[in-house]
Amino acid sequence: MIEFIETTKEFQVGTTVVTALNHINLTIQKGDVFGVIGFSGAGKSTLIRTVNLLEEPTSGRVLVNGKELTTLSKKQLREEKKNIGMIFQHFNLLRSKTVFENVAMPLVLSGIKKSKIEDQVSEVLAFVGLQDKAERFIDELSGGQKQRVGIARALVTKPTILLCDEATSALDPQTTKSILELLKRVNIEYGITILMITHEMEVIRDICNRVAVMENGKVIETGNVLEVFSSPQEETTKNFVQSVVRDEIPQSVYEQLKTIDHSKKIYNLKFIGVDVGQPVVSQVAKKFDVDVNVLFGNITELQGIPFGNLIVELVGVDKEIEKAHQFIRTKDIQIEEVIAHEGELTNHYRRSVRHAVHG
Ligand SMILES: Nc1ncnc2c1ncn2[C@@H]1O[C@H](COP(=O)(O)OP(=O)(O)OP(=O)(O)O)[C@@H](O)[C@H]1O
Repeated sequence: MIEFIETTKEFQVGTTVVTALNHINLTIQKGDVFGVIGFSGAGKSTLIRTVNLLEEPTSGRVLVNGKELTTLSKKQLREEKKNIGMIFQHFNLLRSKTVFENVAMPLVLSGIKKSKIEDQVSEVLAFVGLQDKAERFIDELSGGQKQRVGIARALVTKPTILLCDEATSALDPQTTKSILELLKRVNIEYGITILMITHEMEVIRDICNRVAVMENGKVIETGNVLEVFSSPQEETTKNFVQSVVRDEIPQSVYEQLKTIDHSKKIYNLKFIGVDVGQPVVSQVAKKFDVDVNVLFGNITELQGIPFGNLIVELVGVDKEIEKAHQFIRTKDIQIEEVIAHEGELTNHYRRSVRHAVHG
């Protein structure tokens, strides 16, 4: 549906050349909500702007529904652009016009009949929940309402693709949630493919099914959101994932390890796409002669699938702990023993280890 093939974009700044996009290869499939994340200056805006030719690639190609827009005539290009809606961080609305007039603008510019314009505008305003605000001016609206107007304007030409350029970055967390929910409906109810750029991993977690991470004009990692969140490969990706899924083991858990007690073991149970509702913990306690203490838990949801970890202490004899361990594995839950490494040990613990080892 959208294909970047060796897409490169250079900007001449004085005597230097800035490479904003460096041989990007990426495919966004029909129906995706595809998120591109990266720090400021990574090249995200330039990338999204090449899709509707707000920026023309210096070399390489961008195919939209199989067509390379740079090869089309002006008339063909105008038609193709109706297929691509776009929303912006700062909304880009006309303040001197009403909500209705803003949303109607793309249709007026295409010379559509007035009665048809009224029908189409009413339909999209109802979809974004602003039918009662049609005659209001933009300045009378909240940030979230302005972005709803932006979404309605983008939808009014019935596009197949929606580009979102940091669409929630200017909004508070609650409003961000409601706009993301609306975008999800755009994807599901209208079947529109969404390409969004963001620097917030929460946005990726909440609505994307696929993600690409950009750095210095390159895509450094890409994949299904669940895969990338559960096993990020690159340092930058790990940092983004950590910003929303804090799965590092808290210091308090390492403190527990100070007591050298061989009847206790601490495990990190990782739930990736398994039903965390299943009573694994209570089953372990019932089936085996072990006590289970939950020390820490952090379960979130990715595309409706539970994801996260639970740190538990198993207390019992080795044989029973081993049986419990095996049982948990059969539940498709990743389980690993928590063992403190040098850096995580306090001086006190290091001393007690030395005593234990050296008698
Ligand atoms: N019109 C331009 N002229 C010159 N350099 C540009 C232009 N647009 C972008 N750049 C440069 O290209 C690089 C990528 O910028 P881009 O805006 O695409 O990154 P970004 O990831 O979207 O960052 P931000 O979130 O800060 O916008 C940066 O070094 C930027 O300075």
